[in-house]
Amino acid sequence: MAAAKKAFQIRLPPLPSIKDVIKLYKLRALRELSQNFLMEPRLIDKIVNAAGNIENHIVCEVGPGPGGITRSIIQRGPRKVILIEKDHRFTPSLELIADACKNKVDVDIITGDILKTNIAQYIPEDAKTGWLDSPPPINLIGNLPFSVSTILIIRWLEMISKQEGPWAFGRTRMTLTFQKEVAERMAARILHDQRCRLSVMCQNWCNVNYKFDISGAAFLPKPDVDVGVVTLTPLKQPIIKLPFKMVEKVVRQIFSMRQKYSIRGAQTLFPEDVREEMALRMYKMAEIDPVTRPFQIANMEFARICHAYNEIIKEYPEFEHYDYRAQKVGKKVVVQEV
Ligand SMILES: C[S@@+](CC[C@H](N)C(=O)[O-])C[C@H]1O[C@@H](n2cnc3c(N)ncnc32)[C@H](O)[C@@H]1O
Repeated sequence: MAAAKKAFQIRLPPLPSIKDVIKLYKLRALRELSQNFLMEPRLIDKIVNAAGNIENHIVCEVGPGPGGITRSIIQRGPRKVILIEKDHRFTPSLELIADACKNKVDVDIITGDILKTNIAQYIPEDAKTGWLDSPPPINLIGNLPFSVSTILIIRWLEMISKQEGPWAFGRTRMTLTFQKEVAERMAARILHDQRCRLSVMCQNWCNVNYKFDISGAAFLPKPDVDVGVVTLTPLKQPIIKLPFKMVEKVVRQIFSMRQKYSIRGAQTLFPEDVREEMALRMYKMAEIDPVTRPFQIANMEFARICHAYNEIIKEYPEFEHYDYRAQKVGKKVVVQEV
């Protein structure tokens, strides 16, 4: 009720049509910034609804562009909106929105790169909750630029693992769009044909919920792929309770030979002369069958493998910094990265 009242009082400037956007800013949607605009109000609302109740929440939107999603967020009566947009040509239209909500919703417009922005500095301290409490009234929302979405989620997972940035305030939730294939990988469970490093990493630190798809045809300009909307809620406890970099290394190497027996990838964690012996020892300690393929390994089993690896490097600290990829620089070895 309060949200409806608050929204009713805010008269937002209408969302310009894409023709207007192009005319107004004399821009063509920039490919390098992955600018694919969503102008259909029903779909915009569907993304924002996927975030749940955001009334009185602090909402950080990544890449607002001309502000379609921003308008929908504001209509739900948030306490504060933080907008991070790299393309300065959108600043005037975002300022119009901020002006329209003056004294009702606090709007911060940051013209900058999400990969270089410290979001936490814009979040009020009083929004903080404990890690084991319900998630704080903070949401990260974004129709993410494809060019940064995977790197951003990996970076955010590392921050979640350390409870840093927006996760220093508690288990901050995310509602984000990805290329459909990436969204499927993030949510892929054991035995799924899209199961990969990203699935294990995302599901180790978050509850991943694949909400729905949006056809590429709904965007302007139309991307070559469809889009998947995903919500992520950090878990109270990760499944693999080890440092992010170690988990990432073990999981990456095991998936580096996706179609082979997983022990083949696991061997690349160790120098050539001890490779077979150490990998076998690690699998024995973890009680994993060496002929299991990577996509057949559950996160609990990855936990046992990572802990066994941790035990081995306690005994042989020199293996910790062994980097198979660095050894192969200059040689023609194709390591499949997923
Ligand atoms: C897919 S568009 C979404 C635009 C708008 N939110 C919508 O849904 O129509 C991605 C937006 O992110 C912006 N962007 C691209 N790279 C960025 C970065 N590194 N940091 C912040 N914004 C970025 C683009 O300029 C663009 O406005």
